[in-house]
Amino acid sequence: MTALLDVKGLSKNFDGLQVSADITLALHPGERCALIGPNGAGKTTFVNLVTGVLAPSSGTIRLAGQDVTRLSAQARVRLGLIRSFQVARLFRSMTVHEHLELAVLERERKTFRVFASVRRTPGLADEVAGLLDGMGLVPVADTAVGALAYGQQRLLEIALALALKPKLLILDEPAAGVPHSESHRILDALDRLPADLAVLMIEHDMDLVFRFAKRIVVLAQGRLLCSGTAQEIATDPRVREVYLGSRANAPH
Ligand SMILES: Nc1ncnc2c1ncn2[C@@H]1O[C@H](COP(=O)(O)OP(=O)(O)OP(=O)(O)O)[C@@H](O)[C@H]1O
Repeated sequence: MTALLDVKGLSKNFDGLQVSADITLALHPGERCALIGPNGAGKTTFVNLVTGVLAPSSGTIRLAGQDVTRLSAQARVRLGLIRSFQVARLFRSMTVHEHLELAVLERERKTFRVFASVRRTPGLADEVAGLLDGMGLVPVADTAVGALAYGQQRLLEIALALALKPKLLILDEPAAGVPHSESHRILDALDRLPADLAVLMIEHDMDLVFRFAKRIVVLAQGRLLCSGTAQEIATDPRVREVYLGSRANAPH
């Protein structure tokens, strides 16, 4: 099977400092993968390279067989490479439902129409309803974003990303700011993501990572240290070693 994302030999130097070093990684449709590593390991830099925010010093990035290494971030979005926070420009006074309507209309390039037009377009109205349902946002559909709990905002961000019909969804700390006791709601919503969608998650909440990801990729000092199942990663002494001293909550 052709990999959906095929990264080969990706490196990035900042003024002689190598922050991504020769990273090779492939993701297939439907994969549930997490990228972890201690602070400063190069996770954000890697995602910035993949999404086109940064240009690599060397290496190639292919999406569904197409070389996107030199494409702009916007062109990559159009090809289905969506990062959750890229689309999350939330307006405090707009409701959850209005946000999703706008996102779907934007995708359809129908922003010149008024919001009500979604309701006159059955396919789009159904799509908004499906996004609300999938992310567990039906009870707060008519709530202004400014009044949402943090976890609900995170779920709206994911729903907005899904409105762009991604092939690969990069989730940037989907549980950031969410109380640990509430992170199961994020996991429940992630469990309902479309089966053929590939997901790459960067997250510091190891419970969420271990429960969500079928494969975990560990970065350390810009390099790919290892990858494996939750069980393999949790018991790998190299992983324990890179986390020791740098973080209190090493994978366990
Ligand atoms: N624009 C830049 N110029 C110079 N150095 C940079 C730049 N961006 C990142 N770095 C360095 O690259 C290294 C990797 O940073 P990066 O933010 O990718 O790590 P991270 O794994 O995402 O960390 P965290 O978990 O703390 O967010 C760090 O040492 C950082 O200081």
